[in-house]
Amino acid sequence: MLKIGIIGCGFIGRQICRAIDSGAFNAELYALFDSSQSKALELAASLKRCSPAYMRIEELLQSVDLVIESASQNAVRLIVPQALEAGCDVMVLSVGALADEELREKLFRLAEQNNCKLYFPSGAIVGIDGINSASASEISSVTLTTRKPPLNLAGAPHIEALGIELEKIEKETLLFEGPASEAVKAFPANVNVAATISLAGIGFDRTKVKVIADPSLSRNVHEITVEGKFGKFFTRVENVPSPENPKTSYLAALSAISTLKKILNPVQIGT
Ligand SMILES: NC(=O)C1=CN([C@@H]2O[C@H](COP(=O)(O)OP(=O)(O)OC[C@H]3O[C@@H](n4cnc5c(N)ncnc54)[C@H](O)[C@@H]3O)[C@@H](O)[C@H]2O)C=CC1
Ligand SMILES: O=C([O-])CC(=O)C(=O)O
Repeated sequence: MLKIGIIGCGFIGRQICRAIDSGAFNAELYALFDSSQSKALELAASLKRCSPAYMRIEELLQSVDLVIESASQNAVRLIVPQALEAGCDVMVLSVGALADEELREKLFRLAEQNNCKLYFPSGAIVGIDGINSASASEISSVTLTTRKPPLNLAGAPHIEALGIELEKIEKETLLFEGPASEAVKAFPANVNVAATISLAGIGFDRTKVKVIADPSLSRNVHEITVEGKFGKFFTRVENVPSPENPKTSYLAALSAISTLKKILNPVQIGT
């Protein structure tokens, strides 16, 4: 049975653990790790069927088949290379870390050398299937427009660097416009989706991103427009934010659970 280790026991990590704990998967939730040990222990204690152990990273990587990173871009930089070197398959949620070309090439090389799979779930967006299909031919442009309630953008480096007072925003306000390579650094906990789109499509420099704070919203909205030889498509998702971490949309956790289902299932549907 596939042994799973979760790195990061916040909103997404918890949702994945609960899904495995429901008995829906032929997989064993074997180990947890979080820089806050108490968070991981609390999560383990809340489960009914599974009893994952809290392990040091080195021990976890020697014990599991699949590592699911649901922690932070920093965790991707520090832990994912070690996980691939240890021969683990890895699912990455903090995809924005891959805007760093050196890290991206290192992870892809390590995955190949160690015969491991790297999975990037669609996350909080819809349309990755279409971008994957379109990229079998030529794509000419990809644009992501992300709209969030202002306070869901709190703590982002871009907001802090410019001293933007989010609570004073009274109407729809464009806060950022630029390539995905800059967007994921400016908003590391808000537009990981821009990185996933870049990986699937035309890369971090050609993928254009707008981040808008909109006080009229209660949901996180992502719109994608893609043009290429296939024609043109537009997707829009209005995501319910997690009550525990409103920066993160519920759909992102569901997409990790769905990716796990795809990994375990012999029948594959969709691109
Ligand atoms: N791919 C996508 O579409 C999306 C990706 N995300 C990203 O997924 C990740 C998880 O999201 P949430 O569960 O909402 O976050 P969260 O903030 O609720 O939980 C993150 C957990 O990871 C732990 N953590 C952080 N850095 C760590 C490290 N270096 N080592 C071990 N533990 C560490 C924290 O203590 C916390 O318990 C975040 O990086 C977030 O930005 C979020 C939404 C969509
Ligand atoms: O959950 C969302 O709406 C998107 C998000 O935070 C991210 O891509 O980092």
